Amino acid sequence: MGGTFDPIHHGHLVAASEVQSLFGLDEVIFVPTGEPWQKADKVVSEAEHRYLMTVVATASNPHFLVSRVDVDREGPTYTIDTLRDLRAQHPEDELFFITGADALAQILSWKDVDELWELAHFIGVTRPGYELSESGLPQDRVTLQEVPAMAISSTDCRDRVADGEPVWYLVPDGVVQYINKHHLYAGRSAASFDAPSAPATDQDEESRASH
Ligand SMILES: Nc1ncnc2c1ncn2[C@@H]1O[C@H](COP(=O)(O)OP(=O)(O)OP(=O)(O)O)[C@@H](O)[C@H]1O
Ligand SMILES: O=C(O)c1ccc[n+]([C@@H]2O[C@H](COP(=O)([O-])O)[C@@H](O)[C@H]2O)c1
Repeated sequence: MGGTFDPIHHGHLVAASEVQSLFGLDEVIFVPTGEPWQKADKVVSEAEHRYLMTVVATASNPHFLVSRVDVDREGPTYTIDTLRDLRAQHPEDELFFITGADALAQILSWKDVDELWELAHFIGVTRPGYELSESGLPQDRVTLQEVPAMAISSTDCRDRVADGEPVWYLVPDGVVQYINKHHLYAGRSAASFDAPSAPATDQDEESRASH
């Protein structure tokens, strides 16, 4: 399951758990993005923070792992590279790529989309507020799956922290504590997400928090 995970929340975790169980997957590998190019107009937290929050959130589940392939690769993150790297690491395994309804709706805009279908089977999961559709997608390479509805988004979690509202029970406890410890999202307003020039750093966060 690829994602920006800024922060990882229970919508991600419930979807992954449900697909793991229903499809009998040995492992779900969470792959935080390095540079999510389709979010270039947003402030995105440092990859290392997003990676560590994902580790904290998944540590207790024996089926969940986290991969650094996208965090460690320089440049924009493309799923074609993610899947090639995972294929090289797991040559004997069948790969599935879990994606929410909103991301699935954008998939035709992804790099080298025609080659993606050969590298993994895509599982599109339901997400409140988005229509889940396989229209225009190869039906033998995509499966749609209903999962428990969790009306949670990372955007809403960031905005809540910025507004001083709680994110308890929207994200795992350890992620709440990680956000507090590193002062992530503090001092941001929804408007401040527009047109940044570079990914945010700890220093940026502290500087924003002090204003
Ligand atoms: N509540 C949810 N239910 C099901 N799938 C979800 C949910 N939230 C995110 N996903 C899926 O998880 C993957 C990673 O999502 P991402 O990390 O971008 O989270 P997000 O909540 O959509 O973030 P943002 O609000 O910053 O865009 C995507 O495929 C997305 O569709
Ligand atoms: O390959 C692409 O061009 C591409 C474009 C946008 C998103 N993705 C992938 O889709 C997943 C969810 O991305 P996001 O931006 O919704 O967090 C994540 O694994 C991204 O790398 C991939």
